[in-house]
Amino acid sequence: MGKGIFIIGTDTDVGKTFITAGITYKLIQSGYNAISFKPVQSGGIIEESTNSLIPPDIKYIKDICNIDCDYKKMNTYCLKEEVSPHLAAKLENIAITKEKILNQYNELINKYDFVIVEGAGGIVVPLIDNTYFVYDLIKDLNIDVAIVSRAGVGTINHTVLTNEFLKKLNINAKGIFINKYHGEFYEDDNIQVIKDLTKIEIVHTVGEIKKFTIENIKKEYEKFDLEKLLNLFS
Ligand SMILES: Nc1ncnc2c1ncn2[C@@H]1O[C@H](COP(=O)(O)OP(=O)(O)OP(=O)(O)O)[C@@H](O)[C@H]1O
Ligand SMILES: C[C@H](N)[C@H](N)CCCCCC(=O)O
Ligand SMILES: [Mg+2]
Repeated sequence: MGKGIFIIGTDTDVGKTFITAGITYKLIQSGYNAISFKPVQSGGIIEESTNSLIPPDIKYIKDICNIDCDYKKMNTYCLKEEVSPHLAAKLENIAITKEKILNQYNELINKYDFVIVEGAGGIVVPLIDNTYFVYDLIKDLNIDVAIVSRAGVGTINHTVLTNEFLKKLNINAKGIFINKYHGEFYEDDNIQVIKDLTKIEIVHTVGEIKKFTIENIKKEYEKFDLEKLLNLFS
């Protein structure tokens, strides 16, 4: 049985997919059998060659990591509207069930050394109306958690709130990834305050890539400290 890591963000758009891809990339490069999993994607895109709805987060990861696996194995629900998953599902008359997600995760965890799971938005995002949230899924998966936070102004509040919420549920995040760092003095202070307040290890700090090319992205991913990651998530 493999090891799962759930990547939660302090918000949508903070870089969960970017970091999930980086971890998966580095693991694969180092010889591990790793895969990523996006249980619920809202804002699916049409793949021209097949004219089918596909999850863009998984497309990015498959492309960067060169993963040859069916979208349907790496994603349970792919919804059209780019809104909260519970609403996107309702608009399409799709009934999300946790059993389907858990079964799919179990299949992956039995096959791979590592399954890097990407949430949707932040921790309190509803997947099923007002009854099932991203944090419920984390509980059901019984999985380690890493937080992705922005480096810039606003991140102290978002990161500490996310962690306090997790703590209330007895979920101890094991690491934080700081994303889109520009080397500004206030970002360094943000990182220090986050460390002091959460007492969680910063796994890695990633700069904002100006020229977002595959080559530059891979260069950034190669800098990920795999040893630190494996120590924290052992
Ligand atoms: N370090 C970075 N440098 C440059 N661009 C980045 C970086 N990290 C993320 N991005 C870009 O920022 C945007 C948001 O990142 P990403 O898609 O990973 O966010 P997300 O948290 O996964 O969002 P969602 O909640 O929609 O899943 C994307 O366009 C991505 O390419
Ligand atoms: C559509 C977006 N990119 C994400 N996939 C879903 C974000 C849901 C956010 C819900 C909320 O917190 O208001
Ligand atoms: Mg994403």
